Amino acid sequence: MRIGIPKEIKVHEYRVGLTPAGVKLLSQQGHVLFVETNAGAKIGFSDQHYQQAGATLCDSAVEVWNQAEMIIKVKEPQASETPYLRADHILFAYLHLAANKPLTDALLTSGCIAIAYETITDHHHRLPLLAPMSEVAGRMSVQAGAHCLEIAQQGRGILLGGVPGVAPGKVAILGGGVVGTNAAMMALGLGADTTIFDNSPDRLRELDTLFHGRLRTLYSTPDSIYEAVIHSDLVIGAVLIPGAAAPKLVKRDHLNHMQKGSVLVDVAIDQGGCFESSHATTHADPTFTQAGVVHYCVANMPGAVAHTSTMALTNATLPYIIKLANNGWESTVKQDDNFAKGLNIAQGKLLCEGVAAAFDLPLHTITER
Ligand SMILES: NC(=O)C1=CN([C@@H]2O[C@H](COP(=O)(O)OP(=O)(O)OC[C@H]3O[C@@H](n4cnc5c(N)ncnc54)[C@H](O)[C@@H]3O)[C@@H](O)[C@H]2O)C=CC1
Ligand SMILES: CC(=O)C(=O)O
Ligand SMILES: [Mg+2]
Repeated sequence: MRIGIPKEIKVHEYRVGLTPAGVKLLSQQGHVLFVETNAGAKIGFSDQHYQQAGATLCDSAVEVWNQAEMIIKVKEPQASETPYLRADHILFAYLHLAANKPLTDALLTSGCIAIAYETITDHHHRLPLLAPMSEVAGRMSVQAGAHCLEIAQQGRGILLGGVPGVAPGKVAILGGGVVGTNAAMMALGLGADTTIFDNSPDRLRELDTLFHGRLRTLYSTPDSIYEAVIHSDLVIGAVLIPGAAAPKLVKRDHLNHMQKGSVLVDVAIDQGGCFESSHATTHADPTFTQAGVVHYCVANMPGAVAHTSTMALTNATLPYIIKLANNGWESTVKQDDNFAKGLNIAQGKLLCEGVAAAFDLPLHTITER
């Protein structure tokens, strides 16, 4: 198959869809790879590395999109990229469509096959292609939150770990999945007073065992979350209903009852965010303050540590890319129900329940396509 890897163009996004090692494995299996020049320049993957791995370099994005049957990307196509999409393209990337109606419309109109990393499942109902970036973002969320708590960043001047004789900061983590668990590891590692919320009692049991009782676990209800939010220094939003818009767990009015200079880090922003007051920000301008509360809502957090993130992403995606390239999309999704969950849009039909619900659009099944 002819596979294209354009350079990412989202603000401060330095990840690449495949490492040179991934390109090498695919080209050894007879696939033809087109990589845009400078795609990995910022993270030490030079054009020469990609060439040595067997790729053909393209000077422009349009050339990559024109040459390829399958496009491997990290982030969802930006507005300037969607005109390149053709009906015979397979697009394999993070898409987060439930938070993005214009992109949903563009993908439907293009007639392409759009497969989202973040809705592919495994046999344990987990999300194996979201997990590596959730590990990164979960770990970063505490780092970002700790920085925002500094007074120069409009924070309330709290050191999360405290010092002997002074209490540590209070951290509340909403959602105990991959992001939440990794955030808890970092917050506890710093010595913060840490509480995690989930609406799955089984997940709370697992977390209690995993952290040997060092992590406070609480069942998520509107009241328990309100109580925690108004007393916390740092609140991390990490809930997910796969494919769907994030539930708004913290209402705009809650901000008026929070301590001035406390911080909200909304990792779930790529699915629309779980704080009513959130809107997506960029690494160039990551925060804004509302009612005295600092909001950090960067939708591509792992892009800031793009070297680590690109390696972790390729580790997870490569077996899936190889399957698609060797077998084509139709036979892949027919043979593998978990892979089929990734198919959000095919030939003008919407196939993801959460996206259909978010925009009140008709939902189709693969068989009726
Ligand atoms: N901003 C960024 O750069 C990045 C954002 N993300 C996003 O972070 C979010 C979380 O991802 P993961 O941790 O991988 O998902 P996950 O599926 O592993 O965990 C989500 C957790 O939320 C819980 N949950 C659902 N509804 C809840 C509620 N009402 N109250 C409390 N808990 C609830 C679930 O039971 C589950 O344990 C996703 O939206 C993901 O796309 C992930 C990576 C990077
Ligand atoms: C998961 C995601 O959206 C990201 O890594 O940017
Ligand atoms: Mg994102």
